[in-house]
Amino acid sequence: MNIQLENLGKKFRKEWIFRNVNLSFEAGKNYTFVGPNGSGKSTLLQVLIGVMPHTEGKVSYSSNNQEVSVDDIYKKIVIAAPYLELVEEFTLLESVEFHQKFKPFKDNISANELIEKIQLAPHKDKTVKNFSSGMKQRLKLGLAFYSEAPIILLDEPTSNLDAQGTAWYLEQIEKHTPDRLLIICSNQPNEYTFCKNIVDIRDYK
Ligand SMILES: Nc1ncnc2c1ncn2[C@@H]1O[C@H](COP(=O)(O)OP(=O)(O)OP(=O)(O)O)[C@@H](O)[C@H]1O
Repeated sequence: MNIQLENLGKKFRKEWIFRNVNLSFEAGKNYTFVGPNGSGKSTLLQVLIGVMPHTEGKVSYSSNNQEVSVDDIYKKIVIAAPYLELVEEFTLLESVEFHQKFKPFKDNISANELIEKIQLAPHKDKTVKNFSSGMKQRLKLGLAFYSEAPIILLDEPTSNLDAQGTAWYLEQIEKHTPDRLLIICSNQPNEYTFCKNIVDIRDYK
């Protein structure tokens, strides 16, 4: 999957958040959006996947040189972001089974196997609302890494993770992203040291 941005701009009321963005994102590569708080990283991410309208320019998607409609793009994407909430009333097992109905897991692993892999097995029957913020983040990341989707988007991926959680995140990046298009939004250099393509939002003001 490739994503192409041509003269893309987004304005809230009278304020341009970014303008004249001409970038392409290619399968098998990773990219990080950087910039200070409020600079527009999350806004660019949401415009890029079609969940937020843009003000000017064009976003297009293609797979093997065939155009993909914005209406079909959600099937190709998994996203872990602070503003995407989990269903708090579900247990961990119910959350994973619910997600699996919409997005199958890689290698056809079961919900129980995924829970083992994200190291949350002792909490299988615990309600998500009683999870710590770090456990919720590990669940969001686990669902993204293990889902069968060619595009993986991670907004502030290590927020609320401890040192062991951050090390786990970096291992999952190595294991699960080489063949996918990975885009990260980050303020933490240690979560994208491996990334070769850095997009600074301040270059598009
Ligand atoms: N729905 C909205 N309506 C009006 N302004 C908005 C809206 N969403 C975001 N903004 C504004 O757009 C700007 C960019 O916000 P955005 O969340 O994209 O920044 P960010 O770089 O991801 O920040 P952070 O590092 O704090 O997560 C901010 O000034 C914000 O107030």
